[in-house]
Amino acid sequence: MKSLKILTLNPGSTSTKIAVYSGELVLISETIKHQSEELDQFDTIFDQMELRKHTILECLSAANIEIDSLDMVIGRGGLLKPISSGIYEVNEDMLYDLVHGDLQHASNLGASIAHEIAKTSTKGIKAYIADPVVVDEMSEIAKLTGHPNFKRRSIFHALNHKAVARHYAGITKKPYDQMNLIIAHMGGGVSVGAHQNGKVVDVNQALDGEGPVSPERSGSLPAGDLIRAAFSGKYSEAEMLKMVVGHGGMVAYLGTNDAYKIEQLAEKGDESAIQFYELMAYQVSKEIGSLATIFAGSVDAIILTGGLAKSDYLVDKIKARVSFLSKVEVFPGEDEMYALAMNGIWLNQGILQLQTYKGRGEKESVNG
Ligand SMILES: Nc1ncnc2c1ncn2[C@@H]1O[C@H](COP(=O)(O)OP(=O)(O)OP(=O)(O)O)[C@@H](O)[C@H]1O
Ligand SMILES: CCCC(=O)O
Repeated sequence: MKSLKILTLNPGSTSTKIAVYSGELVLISETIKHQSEELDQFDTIFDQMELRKHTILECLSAANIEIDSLDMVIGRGGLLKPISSGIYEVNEDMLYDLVHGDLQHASNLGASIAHEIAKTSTKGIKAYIADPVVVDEMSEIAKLTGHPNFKRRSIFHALNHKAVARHYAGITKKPYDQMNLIIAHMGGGVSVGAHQNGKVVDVNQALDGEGPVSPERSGSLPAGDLIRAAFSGKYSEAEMLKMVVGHGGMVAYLGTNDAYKIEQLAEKGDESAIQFYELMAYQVSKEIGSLATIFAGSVDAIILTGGLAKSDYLVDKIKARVSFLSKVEVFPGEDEMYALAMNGIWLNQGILQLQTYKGRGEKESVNG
């Protein structure tokens, strides 16, 4: 049988990743970095669309890959309404909600660019998204907060969480839906999720909400102090939001989102760098420990993944704190492009059922 040829694309805050697969085999894989000056000229995420699409088309053309040779296009999904894990065909509701939603993130461009590219194929190929950041499998109790006006939202690195969980299930030959896993994705943002029998029943809102500190995000902040700062007259709304995501965490403490650079300083004895790594390890460990209560301590494995899981320095500090709970497995980096391609392959093989996104309309505001 002929292998499926799949274009996968992943617009991130500082880069656009593109890969073309023939079945599971990668034909091309590129990460195009966007300098902040390049992106700063645009007011909204959607204003970046032409630039990003052009970048992708140039990559395809440089590799002599015709759009007509593709069988499907799969983009990383964005901030849609909460949906189940799986693969979705891009539709009008989805395109509408991505433009009109209350939160913006570069991944909102994934569906639109995939759709635009698929449209130009004379073969009538389709565009899809898979496991977007809004995959919501949270238990009802996990969504409640201490005030009825505020509900917690499931926004996390669902694509990598699910891919790593299935990969681990494959290695251990134990079905994903029969395990209790705690997975910590540690990248530009950090999400720590409790996977109970194949569902992420609790996870910190990793975009601008809560959880451990990360290279560019503050994670949870003291609510009262945050409100007082917001009303102090010192900051605009945009500045306050930047404090939480973009200019929080390591950027706020040390002026960079490059954890690798900070780790090298820490290893040379730099006190501020050491303190920041201690803080990250402490907060990620504490999050893992708190999720262990969901399973009453019965955890099959704790899995560390994302770019920061390449750091033995950080991984060892976390292991030292959480190993008493369960074994700790490390899957450094992320392979979101491969995960996207696999979703397409599983769809084609009938292992996954195609889901339909139903949305449209203004999102309810997060809170209040
Ligand atoms: N070997 C390493 N040691 C320490 N830190 C590393 C190493 N390699 C990458 N990192 C750090 O990992 C972070 C980026 O991780 P990753 O690539 O998973 O994030 P991202 O894709 O930009 O964001 P996100 O995962 O939130 O979508 C950066 O801070 C980078 O410096
Ligand atoms: C959790 C939102 C997605 C991301 O940080 O990449």
